[in-house]
Amino acid sequence: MQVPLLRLQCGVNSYDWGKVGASSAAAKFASATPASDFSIQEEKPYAELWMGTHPSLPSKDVETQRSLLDLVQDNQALMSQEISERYGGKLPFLFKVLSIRKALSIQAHPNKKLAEQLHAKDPKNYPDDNHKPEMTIAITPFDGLCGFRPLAEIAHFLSTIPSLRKLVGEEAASHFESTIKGKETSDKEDEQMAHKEALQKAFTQLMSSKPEDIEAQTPELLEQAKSEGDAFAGEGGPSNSGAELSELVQRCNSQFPNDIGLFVLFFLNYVKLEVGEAMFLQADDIHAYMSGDIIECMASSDNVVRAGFTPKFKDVETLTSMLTYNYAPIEEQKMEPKDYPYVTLNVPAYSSASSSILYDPPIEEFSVIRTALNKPGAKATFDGIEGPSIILCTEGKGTISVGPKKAPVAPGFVYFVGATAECVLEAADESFVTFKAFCEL
Ligand SMILES: NNC(=O)[C@@H](O)[C@H](O)[C@H](O)COP(=O)(O)O
Ligand SMILES: [Zn+2]
Repeated sequence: MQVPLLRLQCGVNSYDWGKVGASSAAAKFASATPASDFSIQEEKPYAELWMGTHPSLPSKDVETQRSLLDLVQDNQALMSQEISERYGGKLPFLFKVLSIRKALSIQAHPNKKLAEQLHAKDPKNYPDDNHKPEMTIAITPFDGLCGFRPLAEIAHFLSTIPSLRKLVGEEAASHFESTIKGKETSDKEDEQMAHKEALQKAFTQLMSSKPEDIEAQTPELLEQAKSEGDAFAGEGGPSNSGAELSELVQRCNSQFPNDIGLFVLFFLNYVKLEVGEAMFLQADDIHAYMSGDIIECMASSDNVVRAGFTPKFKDVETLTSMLTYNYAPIEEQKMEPKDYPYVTLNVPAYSSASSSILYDPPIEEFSVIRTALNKPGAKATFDGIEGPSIILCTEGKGTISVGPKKAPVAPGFVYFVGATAECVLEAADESFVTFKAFCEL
């Protein structure tokens, strides 16, 4: 059988929020692999590099120019029989690089049952029937919105931002306040249910605001943000400073003027990730990414339910009814990377710390290992696993070996490694960073 090591040619899309030209990591990485139909246009935004078998932007084997989907369906051993059968011959995960210049939509991804309903009803806007839990790892500093804030923070903003309260409406705002008062951190199930119901009522009111009402309230919000500075919104509340929120409101308004998203900022956690930090989003968790370059891995789906910060199709009714309305401090959303026992680092003595860390979300479709080799000659040996892997290099040069086959690796190079194959990465540079997405049952 052919050595299960394939160099992939991956597609990049041009959503409006992508970074422009060669400043986009997605474009830079895509251009690292020869492709007759791709060259970077300096004025064009490049948002996402897709690595996988999803039909919206399928990856190809450079050598044969056949799609990865064809290859893994022709030879089930490449993914392993069990995974191939369980996932209908498709790769269980979709691996991406996002390069974000301005806010992505306020969105959530449907759970499996809802995805099947949406796809059946509206295949144009919901292109497949799969759920899309996703994990994000920062490769530059990143910021975004993720999950509902702790309840006391939302109440704080409802009492310090009059324009927000007006759009939520007095009835829903005071119902929310009276429901949670004195029990904001209760862990009693019945109280938490009541909290989520009051949160859903207030959030749905906000999201159902008429465009003319949003337009009427935005100047007051901007005026308060600009004039109060540090003191904005009662000095920002426990998680963010007034200055930070003031900058955020003004930045978002410059990107999406008079958008309901400006008010959603006060319902959702504003989170910053440093390089190497990660967070995981279950299906039905609300989020909106705002800036930075990230690695993303997700179940293989392109289903996005949007409600703000976007020119694309919005489905407010579906979004406000599908959400989990989980609320928690952002620290609970961040992932704790772990050591990964199935990789051996052999590093020349006295070299600065090379590392290999595992990001392992609570779902079976994927995990990701970030490996940084910091000395020429340093090696990482990955034991063969009963499942497929895709390896992307984001920094430095080196080589990849599977059996007798040895191939070059540089930023943007993407390789598929088949099941059971042991794979060795060797650094040729001081800093050689790769990400390996894989599925093993
Ligand atoms: N959170 N990240 C994702 O879900 C990405 O994989 C999606 O492809 C983008 O969110 C799509 O965003 P727009 O619909 O263009 O606003
Ligand atoms: Zn998303």
